[in-house]
Amino acid sequence: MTHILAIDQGTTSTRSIVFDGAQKIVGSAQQEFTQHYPHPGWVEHDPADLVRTTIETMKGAIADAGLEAADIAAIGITNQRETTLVWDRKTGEPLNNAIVWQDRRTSDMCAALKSKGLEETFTARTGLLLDPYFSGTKVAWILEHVEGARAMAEAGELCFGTVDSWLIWNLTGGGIHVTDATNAARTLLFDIRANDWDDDLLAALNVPRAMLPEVKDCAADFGMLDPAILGHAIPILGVAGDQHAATVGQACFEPGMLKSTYGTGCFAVLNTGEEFVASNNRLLTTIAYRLDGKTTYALEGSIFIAGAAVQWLRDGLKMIDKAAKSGELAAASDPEQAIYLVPAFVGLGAPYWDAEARGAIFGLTRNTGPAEFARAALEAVCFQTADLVEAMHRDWAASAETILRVDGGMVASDWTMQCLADLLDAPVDRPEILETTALGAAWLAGRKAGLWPDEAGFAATWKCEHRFAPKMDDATREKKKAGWRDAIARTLSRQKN
Ligand SMILES: Nc1ncnc2c1ncn2[C@@H]1O[C@H](COP(=O)(O)OP(=O)(O)O)[C@@H](O)[C@H]1O
Ligand SMILES: O=P(O)(O)OC[C@H](O)CO
Repeated sequence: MTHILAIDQGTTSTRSIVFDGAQKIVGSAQQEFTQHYPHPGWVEHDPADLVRTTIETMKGAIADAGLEAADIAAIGITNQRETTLVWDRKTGEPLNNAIVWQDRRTSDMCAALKSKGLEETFTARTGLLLDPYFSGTKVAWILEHVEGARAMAEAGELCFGTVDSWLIWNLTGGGIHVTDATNAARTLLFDIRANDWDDDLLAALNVPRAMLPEVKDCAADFGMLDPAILGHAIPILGVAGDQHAATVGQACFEPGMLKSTYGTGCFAVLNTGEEFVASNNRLLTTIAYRLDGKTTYALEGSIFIAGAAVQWLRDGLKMIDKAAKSGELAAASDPEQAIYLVPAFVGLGAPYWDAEARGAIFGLTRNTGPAEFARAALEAVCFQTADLVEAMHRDWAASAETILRVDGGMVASDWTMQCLADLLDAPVDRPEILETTALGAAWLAGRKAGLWPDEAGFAATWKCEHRFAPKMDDATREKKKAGWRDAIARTLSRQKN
C-alpha cells in the first residue's frame, strides 16, 4: 500500500490525483464549480461546493485508478491560498460564502491601514503587503459585516480557516482545526520568522486569536479521514498552499531554484533557503515550506491574471473556441503591430500592487484582429514574469543565474514558453510531470508516511521534458520591454501615478 491521494483544491476546479509508489499518476478526477460575483470586484465560492467537489473527485480518482480506499496510504492536500472562510465551531456551518483571494472588497480597509502607517509592521512580520489579496482583511470584513459574528468570535465560537483548514475540518468529521505554515504565511496574521500568530497584527485587524487554527509543518499529522466518506480511515499527512506544493513538486529544494506556475494567475517562487530576504521591489517574502520544524523561505511574485486572459479571449471576446488556439493565433499575428494588453482585470499584483488599476489595451489599428489580441494576451503573461524575475535579481543577487521551472495549464503552449524564454533571456524548463502541485502535496504526505524518498531522492526523479532556450536578440527584447513599461505606466491608477 504505497499509493498517495493528492487533493488539489484550486480557484476554478478541484482535482484529485492518485500517485503510485513510483510517483506516477494512476488515476485522476476533476470538477469545476460555480464562481459567484455578487458585486463588481467581489469573488466568492460556496463552501459546500469546495467540500462536495473534493469528496466526489477523491472517489472519482480512486475509481479511475481501479483501486479501493483501503489501497491509499495517505492523503496530501494543496489548495488555492488566502481564500477565507469563517464557520461556527459547534455546528460547522459557515457564516458567509468563502471570500476568494481575487476579491477586492477590502481595498478601502487596506488603504485605511496604510494611512495609519501600519504597512511596514505588517511587511516586516508577515513578508506580505497591505493588499486585499491576503486573508487578514477578509476575516475582519466578515466579523464586521455578518450580524453577531464579532460577539461569537470573541466568545471563541468561530473558526477562521483558509481552504485547507475548511477541508480538513470537514474531511475529518468536524472538530480538527489546523493549517500548515505555508497557508498561515498568507493570512497577514502570521509572523513568518517567529512562526506564530502575531498579537499586534491581530489587534490591528481586530481578529480574536481564539478563532485561529493550530499551525503545523507541511508534512505532519493533520487528522484521519472520516471513514463515513470513503468507507476507510486514511491519514492526512501533507498540506501546503498550491504554489508552495508546486515549489516542492518541482523539487526546488536548493536556494536559488525558481518555479513559476501558470494557471488562472501566475506565481513565481524563488527558494532563498534559511534566509528571510526582505524585498525592496515589492515582492513577497513567504515560507516556501516547513519540514521537521525547519522553515525554508522564498521570494514570491504573484500575478493575478495569466491563463485567465486566455479564458477572456475564449469566453468574453469569443475570439477562440479553446485555450490551445491562442498559441496558434499568436504565431500567425502581424509582428509589425505593437499591441500591448495589460490584463489588470482585478488590479495589478507584484511588483505594482495597484488594486484600483483596470485592464487596458494599447496600439490598436484598423488591422488589429484576434491574432494580435492573442499575442498580446500571451506576451502579457511573459512580460509580467520578466518583471518579477528582474525584481528577484535586484532583491537577491544570488538568483542571477536562474533557470525557470514552469508548470500549470498554460505551459502546454509552446509559443508562450518560447516567448517567456525570449523575454526573460533565460532557459525555461518544462518538466515531464505537469501536475507538480498535486505531486508536491503527494510527496509531503508520502515523505511523512515514510513511503516516498527524501528531498534528494525525490529531486533525482525530476525530469525535464523540454528546455526552451532564448532566441531573441537584445535590441528586439529591449524594444518590446520598453513598450510594455509604457503600457504599464499608462494603466496604473491615479493613486499610483
Ligand atoms: N494551450 C494553452 N495555451 C494557453 N493557455 C492555456 C492552454 N491550456 C490551458 N490554458 C490556460 O491555463 C489555465 C488552466 O490552467 P490550470 O493550471 O488548470 O489552472 P487553475 O489551477 O488556476 O484552475 C486556463 O486559464 C487556460 O486558459
Ligand atoms: O487556484 P490557483 O492555481 O489559481 O492558485 C491560486 C493561488 O494560490 C492564489 O494565491
